[in-house]
Amino acid sequence: MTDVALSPDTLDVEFRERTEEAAPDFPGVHTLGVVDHGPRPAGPSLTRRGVELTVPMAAAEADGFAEVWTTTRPVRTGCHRGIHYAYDGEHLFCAGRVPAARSYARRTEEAYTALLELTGELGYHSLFRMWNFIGRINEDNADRLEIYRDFCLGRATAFEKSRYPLRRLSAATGIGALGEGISFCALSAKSGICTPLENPRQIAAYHYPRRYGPKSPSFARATHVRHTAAGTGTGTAEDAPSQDAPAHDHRTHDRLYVSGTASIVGHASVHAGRIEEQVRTTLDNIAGVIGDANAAAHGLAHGYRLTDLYRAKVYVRHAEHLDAVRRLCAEAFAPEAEIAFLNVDICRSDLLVEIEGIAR
Ligand SMILES: C=C(O[C@@H]1C=C(C(=O)O)C=C[C@H]1O)C(=O)O
Repeated sequence: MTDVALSPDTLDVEFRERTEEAAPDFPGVHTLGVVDHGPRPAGPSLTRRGVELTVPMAAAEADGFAEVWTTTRPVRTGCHRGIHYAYDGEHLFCAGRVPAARSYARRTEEAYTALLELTGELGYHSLFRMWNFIGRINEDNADRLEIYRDFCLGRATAFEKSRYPLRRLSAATGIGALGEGISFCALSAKSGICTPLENPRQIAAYHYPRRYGPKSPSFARATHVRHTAAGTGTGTAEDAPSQDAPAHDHRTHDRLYVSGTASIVGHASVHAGRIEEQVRTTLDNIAGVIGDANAAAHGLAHGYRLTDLYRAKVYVRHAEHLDAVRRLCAEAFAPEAEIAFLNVDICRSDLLVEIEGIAR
């Protein structure tokens, strides 16, 4: 721990109590963004904690937690067409919200187009992680299209029109939220080296067949990021505003951001109605995407094991399955891993559980 405190990673994330002040734990740590998992949606807004977004994911005030993204570099903030953002010269955290509507595709397209414009204009070209918190995810919109599919249509259209190559899509989560409307946030890097990974056990989500909706989901199974502290010389004075950042700081650290993963093999959901089997298949899928063989196939120096996941979020559709899921996760992950459990819906109505995480 001392080691970490003396040399904090450039970008880091931790789970905190919702009520806890996100004051820096030690000098030189700044907050880029806070994703507050609470009972009601709020924001995004700009505060002294960077961008704050409250996503409605917890049934009661006491059940929630805050995911806090910190950086060792000073932070600047701004807003572009409804997308609130904070950046540190190397990482960009941004968030937006599409309010309750009769259908979501057009507004989602507008919001993602604004997000992609922003990453381009600020020069944070490498999206490496996206989250989408979707109210009434398995219900139909006013045109009888499932809201998840409605959302996927708008998001895919934004990527297509922005000529974003499918093979550069990043890790993502598209998960149910309480209430209505869609909240989203994303992280993008300036000079960090980002490698999207696919899973040999699964068809790329962006190639799912048409039966799952008019446009396939736009995401990769994981993104490996070699984070750099000070960039590689592409940062300008304007967006490297740091008097207190070390002048020649070329530290790097690697992270593997794993997408929300469920009991899907090929493109099909498997083990409908069976929670334990779904958890095991989900864990096998994660092990497959992060493991040595798949890492090597993507040109990475080494892979990871389930015990290398140090933060994970586990989404469970039915509250009565929580105990079983907790038990299976405790068996699979390292004892010191921080794992948050949320009782929300999943993108396909036959999926009971979904797990995402970060490995180091
Ligand atoms: C579970 C899956 O997809 C979910 C939906 C995602 C999205 O639409 O962004 C990303 C990951 C998962 O949260 C899957 O297709 O395997």
